[in-house]
Amino acid sequence: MRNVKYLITGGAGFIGSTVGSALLDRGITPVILDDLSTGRASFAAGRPFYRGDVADGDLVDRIFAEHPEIRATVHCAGVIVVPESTRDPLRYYRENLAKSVELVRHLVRNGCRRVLFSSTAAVYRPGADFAVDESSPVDPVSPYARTKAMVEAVLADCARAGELRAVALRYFNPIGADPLLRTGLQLRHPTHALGRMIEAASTGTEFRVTGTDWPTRDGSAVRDYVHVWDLAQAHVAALARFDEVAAAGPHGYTALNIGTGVGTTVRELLAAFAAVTGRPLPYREAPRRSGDVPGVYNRSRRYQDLLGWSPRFGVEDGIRHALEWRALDDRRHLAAAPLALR
Ligand SMILES: NC(=O)c1ccc[n+]([C@@H]2O[C@H](COP(=O)([O-])OP(=O)(O)OC[C@H]3O[C@@H](n4cnc5c(N)ncnc54)[C@H](O)[C@@H]3O)[C@@H](O)[C@H]2O)c1
Ligand SMILES: O=c1ccn([C@@H]2O[C@H](COP(=O)(O)OP(=O)(O)O[C@H]3O[C@H](CO)[C@@H](O)[C@H](O)[C@H]3O)[C@@H](O)[C@H]2O)c(=O)[nH]1
Repeated sequence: MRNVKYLITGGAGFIGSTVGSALLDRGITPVILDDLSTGRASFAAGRPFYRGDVADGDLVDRIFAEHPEIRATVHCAGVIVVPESTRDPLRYYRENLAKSVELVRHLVRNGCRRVLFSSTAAVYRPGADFAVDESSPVDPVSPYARTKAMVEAVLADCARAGELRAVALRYFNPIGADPLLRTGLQLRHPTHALGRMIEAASTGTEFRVTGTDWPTRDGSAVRDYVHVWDLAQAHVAALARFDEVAAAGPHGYTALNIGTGVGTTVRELLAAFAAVTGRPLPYREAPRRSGDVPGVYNRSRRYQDLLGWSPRFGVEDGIRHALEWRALDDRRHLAAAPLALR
């Protein structure tokens, strides 16, 4: 049998690179397409790597000519910062929506008719208890989340037209790193809550709790923090039984929540961070960020039946692995810096 391969767009980024490692562990080859706008070239080392844009049809044609064994595409590439999307929505519609439409056209032209899409729990407008399942209303608050809901709609329409089969994984908030520390969060200045905590701890600055007047148990926002290694395993499971999973939804399109079912407030995340590091992190209260929702966490277990997958790691594991990765990355960064800057 020929070697099984999957194309991963955004495969040099945080989530795509972790999915790549999880596939490699099973002897499956990830083929990476990434423009390195936020990704890191070293995350694609040892993997077939094409540097370029997902909307570049010639490049996609070349990838399929050189890797005809590609069975499906995992589409992770995109821009991902919620508050940035409220300031510059056009960039988000272009990068996430317009380019996804182009990519899908190129995939179909090349006979790749299976797409696993990185969607987000931010597509939901949660109710008062913040718990959502796949039948909850899709009504995004931010332009970023709207681009994701729109790509889902594009994929659902293409599936209905018989062009392809698609599965959208609606991730909750990924944290952590590959436990073997092959990859982790590559951004030196991340914008998300745990990344900011780690940066604050390492630079001796205060963490800012952005939003302390939400209608939650302590006023800070609730999220469902899912370990990125668990998330990667969910992708492997979805790819292994792709046609079955896609067929579980209407006309060959299925959307699936990938979260732990545990809601954690920002203040609780701070407490867990202190428990892992052994010292409290100084913080101050700050206004809400634009585009934020008060809370969202998963209440669906559909993934169990469809993927045979469940999360294994908890929030503290995610914090620990993220800290281990960051310490390793800092050491490498320092070693690579010119002597004068060390
Ligand atoms: N990190 C999260 O909290 C989160 C949560 C839910 C969903 N998602 C989705 O998961 C996906 C991956 O997120 P991530 O956290 O790994 O982000 P990331 O920034 O680490 O990875 C995105 C990757 O896509 C690449 N890229 C961006 N635009 C591209 C283009 N036009 N052509 C080719 N490559 C391009 C970047 O260089 C980067 O390597 C995104 O689609 C994001 O919306 C992320
Ligand atoms: O320095 C910070 C950063 C964040 N927060 C708060 O923490 C909560 C979570 O924010 P963040 O970690 O940025 O996650 P989200 O805004 O939920 O967005 C992430 O999670 C979504 C899925 O829920 C993904 O789709 C997005 O790409 C990803 O950025 C929000 O209330 C933020 O205001 C702080 O209090 N201080």
